[in-house]
Amino acid sequence: MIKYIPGLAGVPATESSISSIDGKNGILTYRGYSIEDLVKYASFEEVSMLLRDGELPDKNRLDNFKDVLHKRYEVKRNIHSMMWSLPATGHPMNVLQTAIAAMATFYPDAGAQNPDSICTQSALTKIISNMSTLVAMWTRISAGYNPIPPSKGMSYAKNFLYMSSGEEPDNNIVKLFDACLILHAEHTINASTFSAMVTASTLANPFASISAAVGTLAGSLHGGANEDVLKMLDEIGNAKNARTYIENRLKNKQIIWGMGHREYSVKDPRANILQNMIESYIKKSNMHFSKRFETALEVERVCEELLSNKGIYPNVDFYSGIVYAEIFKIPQTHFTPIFAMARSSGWTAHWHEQVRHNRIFRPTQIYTGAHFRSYPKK
Ligand SMILES: CC(=O)SCCNC(=O)CCNC(=O)[C@H](O)C(C)(C)COP(=O)(O)OP(=O)(O)OC[C@H]1O[C@@H](n2cnc3c(N)ncnc32)[C@H](O)[C@@H]1OP(=O)(O)O
Ligand SMILES: O=C([O-])CC(=O)C(=O)O
Repeated sequence: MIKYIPGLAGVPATESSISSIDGKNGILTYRGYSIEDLVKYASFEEVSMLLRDGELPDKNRLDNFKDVLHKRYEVKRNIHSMMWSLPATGHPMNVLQTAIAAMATFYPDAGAQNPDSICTQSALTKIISNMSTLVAMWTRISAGYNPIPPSKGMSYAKNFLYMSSGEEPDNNIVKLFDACLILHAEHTINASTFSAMVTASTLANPFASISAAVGTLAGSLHGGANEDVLKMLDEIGNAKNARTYIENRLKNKQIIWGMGHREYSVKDPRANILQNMIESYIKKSNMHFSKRFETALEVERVCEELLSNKGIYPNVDFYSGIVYAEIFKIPQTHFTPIFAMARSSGWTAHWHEQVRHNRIFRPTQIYTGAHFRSYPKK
């Protein structure tokens, strides 16, 4: 008898050597390297190569990859014009998904049948590069300004901040933003990666797969939760209101944004790193904890009391929005697109792994409808 498992919880749907999670002990590794070490010692570019190739690059290969990423920042003119034709109020995730899907029209030869061809490999790098340009461009275009072209010699993290604001960011800020990108780059077979893999398994092109992943990441139960967390914290207003707010939500069977994870029964290691990041930034800048951050700390305390029996703790989305808003001054609608930018390195690595060992995803179902009904005769 086939057993239906809602949400495929605990059902292995692939074999992968890209990343691994120990959810009981809060450990995340990319290709065997701990996330803590990667954040401390590596750059986002290095991590992207690690995810793609399985090994850390030497200096020459890394420099070459940075150069290639830089050459691929340019967004096609037609896609640029298309972005001006979209409503300025459009959510950046919808714009990003549309633009990535549209890129396929320029690369008809990039495909799953030739995963190692120069054309396909260059399309995969183009996706990682263009993610950053597209998100930064929409910040400008949606406000009625012309995009700022990329600047040669800047890292991926620095260039994104530069293209978004027009100002060259301080190196300490760049290091923190780079760490955020590393933390979001990969997370085994999560919903958006699975979505990319299902699309890839039909031998669809990489742009179709990654645009499907962007659409999937946007949902509130997945990457979109980082935006909902900020809305929730602002709705709570201050730490004193947190307990009543959380208790009311739980009484009404509503979820708490940024809490809980299918894979972790302890606090997500990335939430610890992000929380430490904002605490040490505030300390170094001689500032006080903001009302929002105090509220978040109190929400975490109350949730620990009320939800830890279910293994519900902060996930990566809980503190990331506060970090983006308070350290980098990034608007809320851009939180999930930044997640997508970072995750494009994981998605493209999985796309490649999938098509090289491909079998189409085609699960089965348990039919619960009616059988053999007679069509009513008139
Ligand atoms: C990058 C990311 O995608 S990280 C996740 C981002 N998403 C969020 O932050 C949204 C809030 N969290 C959630 O909705 C869930 O925890 C998910 C979607 C992340 C995981 O869902 P699942 O693994 O299917 O857990 P499920 O929904 O079965 O929850 C198990 C139990 O914990 C409860 N629970 C899970 N998350 C929460 C939460 N955030 N708030 C309150 N209760 C929760 C459920 O109500 C359920 O309780 P029950 O057993 O009494 O019915
Ligand atoms: O793994 C998941 O289910 C969600 C995810 O992408 C992450 O936490 O980064």
